[in-house]
Amino acid sequence: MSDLASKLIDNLPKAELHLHIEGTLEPEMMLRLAKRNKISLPYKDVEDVRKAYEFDCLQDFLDLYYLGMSVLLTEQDFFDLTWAYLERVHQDGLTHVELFFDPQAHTDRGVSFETVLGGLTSALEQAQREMGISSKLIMCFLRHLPEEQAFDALECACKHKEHIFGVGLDSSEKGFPPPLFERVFAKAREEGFVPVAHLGEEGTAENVREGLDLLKVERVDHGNHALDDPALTQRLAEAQTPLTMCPISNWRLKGIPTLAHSPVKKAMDAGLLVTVNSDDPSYFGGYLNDNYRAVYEHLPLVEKDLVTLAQNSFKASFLSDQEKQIQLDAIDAIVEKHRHE
Ligand SMILES: Nc1ncnc2[nH]cnc12
Ligand SMILES: [Zn+2]
Repeated sequence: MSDLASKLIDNLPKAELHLHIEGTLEPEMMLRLAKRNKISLPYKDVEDVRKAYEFDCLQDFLDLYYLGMSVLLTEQDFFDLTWAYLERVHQDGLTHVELFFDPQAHTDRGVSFETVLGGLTSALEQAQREMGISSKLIMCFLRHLPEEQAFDALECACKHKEHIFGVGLDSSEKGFPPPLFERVFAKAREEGFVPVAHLGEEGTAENVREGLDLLKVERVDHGNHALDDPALTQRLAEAQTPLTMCPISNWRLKGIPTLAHSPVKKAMDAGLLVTVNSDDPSYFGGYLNDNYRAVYEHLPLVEKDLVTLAQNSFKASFLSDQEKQIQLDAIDAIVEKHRHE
């Protein structure tokens, strides 16, 4: 990799828009919390955990993801988890994050919504104060669970609107299409939450279309299979509906055979507002900058494309126009600095 590319990746301000906080649970912390909370896991050490992280599809990963998060019980656990992620990505030049959390995966185990939210928000507020990282929280509905449980989660969220910006939809995409969640998304929008959803990760272009038409999503998480459909691709390009793509995740879940098959470049060439993100970095072995490096090394991208991806991360965010401009100006300043080195 060129020296300039490497410096740009390290130093450009960037936003992460597709990040599941539960997917940042590193094996070391998982084992530490298991001990602290007296939870038994089927792993004897860190190496054993990492060895288990071989996935053939999304569901393989989800099974271990839900198992791993069973060690999270107290507000302090959720704080520690979130703080560790923020400290890690601060080193990557991250200045803004819009992060997903899965409350149903915790309330189902008897952990209260407030315990989860309390730990997350204190870490996020501390990161704003001490590291200058801004953030928004997006609460995801688990699509493999019934609509009724999604409504329960929404009712909890309505009591904490000052801390929750949007709603999302994640978990198993196959067999759980958008129409199942049309009503809960309508209610969530009515309550003022901004809608996004995982669409076209393992599901088809039709899922993406239904997400736009029925759930009225403002951003598409993944969206890889939208590119199978030229009319849909054109629609996304014209509306500049952002796609939050996750190259290393796609590769590790066998959505693509190699990183060279990542659709990031194809989507950029089609005029889409594409962003690069890590999804579940601890499970897939790569944080934000690792994903930037992966696309730069495996796709025919040039240095300028790295700048475009960093700019896109803010353009696609839910920051105000004024906040976006501050970040875009900071990117210009870094580009200018490196041009003169
Ligand atoms: N990549 C992903 N797809 C669907 N649900 C998820 N939950 C956490 N990561 C996910
Ligand atoms: Zn995801």
